[in-house]
Amino acid sequence: MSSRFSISRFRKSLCYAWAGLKTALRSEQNLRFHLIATVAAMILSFVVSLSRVEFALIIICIGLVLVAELVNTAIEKLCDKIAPSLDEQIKLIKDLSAAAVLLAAITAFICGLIIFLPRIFSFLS
Ligand SMILES: Nc1ncnc2c1ncn2[C@@H]1O[C@H](COP(=O)(O)OP(=O)(O)OP(=O)(O)O)[C@@H](O)[C@H]1O
Repeated sequence: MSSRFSISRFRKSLCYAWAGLKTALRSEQNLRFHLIATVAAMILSFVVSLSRVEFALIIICIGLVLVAELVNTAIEKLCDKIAPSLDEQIKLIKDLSAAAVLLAAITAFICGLIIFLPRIFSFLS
């Protein structure tokens, strides 16, 4: 494969990634939940007027959770393909992958509390 940059190859890669995102959104309930939480966080960010740095941190947290969820979905699909029946190793892999999502979500939740709570209090007072 050529190492030179090609616009058409880059465009194809974007199309594949977009198709993956659409498929995941259609089939993964957790991802849809995270997307709704993303929209809510965006709206709240504008309502309480976050600073640029605070807003950037919220975007990083959202990205962290969505990326973790997508990688978890990919790992689950791969596991189901290579080992459709019950298997101890597959259980461990899936549990680890789910733990990564949980950790990302807890991190984002704590950051959200640290950033939003003082803003919400001063907005309400
Ligand atoms: N082939 C398997 N062998 C052993 N344990 C499994 C296997 N598949 C799933 N499990 C166990 O069931 C849990 C849930 O797996 P599953 O693939 O249903 O994920 P999920 O989080 O419910 O995903 P989704 O709701 O997106 O399908 C895993 O974390 C694992 O503990």
